[in-house]
Amino acid sequence: MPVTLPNGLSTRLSPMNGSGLIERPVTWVTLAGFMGTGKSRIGWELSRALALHFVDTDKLITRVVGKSIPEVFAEEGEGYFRACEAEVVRRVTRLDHAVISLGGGTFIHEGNRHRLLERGPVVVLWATPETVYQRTRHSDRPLLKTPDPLSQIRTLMTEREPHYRQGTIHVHSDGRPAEEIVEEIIERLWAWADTQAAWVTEPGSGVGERAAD
Ligand SMILES: Nc1ncnc2c1ncn2[C@@H]1O[C@H](COP(=O)(O)OP(=O)(O)OP(=O)(O)O)[C@@H](O)[C@H]1O
Ligand SMILES: O=C(O)C1=C[C@@H](O)[C@@H](O)[C@H](O)C1
Ligand SMILES: [Mg+2]
Repeated sequence: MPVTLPNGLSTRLSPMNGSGLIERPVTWVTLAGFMGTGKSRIGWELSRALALHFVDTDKLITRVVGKSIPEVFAEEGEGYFRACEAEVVRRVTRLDHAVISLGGGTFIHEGNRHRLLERGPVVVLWATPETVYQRTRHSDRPLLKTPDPLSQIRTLMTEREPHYRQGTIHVHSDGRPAEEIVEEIIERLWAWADTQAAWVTEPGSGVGERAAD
């Protein structure tokens, strides 16, 4: 009997194949990139499309510390926040069956970058400074609380770009609906998994999974 999918859920995005088995390119993936490129939003949608758990490291930190990010920055200092991020990275790299959305600065720190890249694919989302500004201007991100947030975005982005470039897969998010971005990420992850399959064949490697779970 034909199945009617919920609005907007294309069959290409569903990890369930015709026999009810789940097919996904990876069982662990992380999203990195500058503030406002869409890591939280796209990560959540990607996790649904792949039927994986979702962890947003910023949200995890605020829940564990019991304070919002602006409160953590103001009351504990940025150094404390970065130490929390490093600890969260150590933990999420031990997880499986998860999509991880990082904070904008998490991938900038060498130790975090090294751990994450060793664990699996890192998808970097990109957007222009103007798009980032539009998407963040009504929010309270502490690093953008300056008289001229657009200049601050340009400066920080230029500083951080060489680090983001070290990601595995790069996807542009300007002017594109979330569903299209998720679809591109999944296609690129399949291509990446195919290249890995020649090297990594052990179960539990986190690469490719065509069996039911
Ligand atoms: N492709 C998109 N098109 C339009 N709006 C988007 C898109 N992606 C994200 N947004 C919106 O932009 C805002 C910022 O997105 P989001 O919070 O996902 O960014 P982020 O990369 O997680 O930022 P941060 O590094 O600060 O956590 C949100 O309101 C989100 O809904
Ligand atoms: O780019 C950054 O350094 C940050 C991005 C946000 O996700 C938060 O992690 C915090 O506001 C710092
Ligand atoms: Mg986020």
